[in-house]
Amino acid sequence: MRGQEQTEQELTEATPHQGRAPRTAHALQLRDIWLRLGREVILRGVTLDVPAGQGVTLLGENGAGKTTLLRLLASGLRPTRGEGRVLGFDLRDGRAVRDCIHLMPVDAGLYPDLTGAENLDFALKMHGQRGDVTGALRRVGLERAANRRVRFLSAGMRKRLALARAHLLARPVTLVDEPFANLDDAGRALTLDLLGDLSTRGVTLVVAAHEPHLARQVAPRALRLAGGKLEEA
Ligand SMILES: Nc1ncnc2c1ncn2[C@@H]1O[C@H](COP(=O)(O)OP(=O)(O)OP(=O)(O)O)[C@@H](O)[C@H]1O
Repeated sequence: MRGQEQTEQELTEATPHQGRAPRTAHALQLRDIWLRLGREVILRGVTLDVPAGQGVTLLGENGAGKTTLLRLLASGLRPTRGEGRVLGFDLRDGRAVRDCIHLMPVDAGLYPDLTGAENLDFALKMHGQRGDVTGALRRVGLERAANRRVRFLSAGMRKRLALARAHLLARPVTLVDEPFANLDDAGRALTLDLLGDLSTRGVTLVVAAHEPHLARQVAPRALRLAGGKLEEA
């Protein structure tokens, strides 16, 4: 059991920053995070340290709170209690956190009225990045979707497009929610390939999945959410 004193000291060390990431060996740090949504308490004292570059598979039954935890890490939800840091940035500093993180949501989170290529272009622009959009579409077998609006793509094709986007952005912390859902065998192999590539490049991956045998190939450390608590699996 880690002492509260040590915990606070670690967080304090990473406190000051003037626009730059504080120096920290941890990509993710959560301390006694509680989160209530409506009447339900979803997270009950979650504490977590993820070293930079480590891959984490997040397991848990339907409704356990995996998506909620990912949203919190991406600063899309504020903890009711407790504190956390992403690459040293306080979770409350939403802008700084969103700048170094990418969340691939379970529904892919694409713009339905933009084409496949436009979605990727837009994501790159939002992060001030450049990238090979044509090559990314080719890599996921979606060359023909380049000029098709996303609303006309199948669920699996959207998932492939969202993976292409995550791979193209390669943010230092990449959170992926159910990356294997809606995919055929080739799509699952492709997902492993792309996520594995990100991991090799030093990206810290958190993969929420119901397929531990797949997810752990690219994110070996497994954690399980149950009853609002997070434990090593
Ligand atoms: N906006 C919200 N308001 C209130 N409760 C919510 C909200 N979003 C999610 N919840 C609740 O939070 C709990 C956790 O949901 P979450 O989607 O995080 O689970 P999950 O582990 O990702 O589940 P699954 O494996 O089914 O995707 C559920 O009980 C859900 O009903």
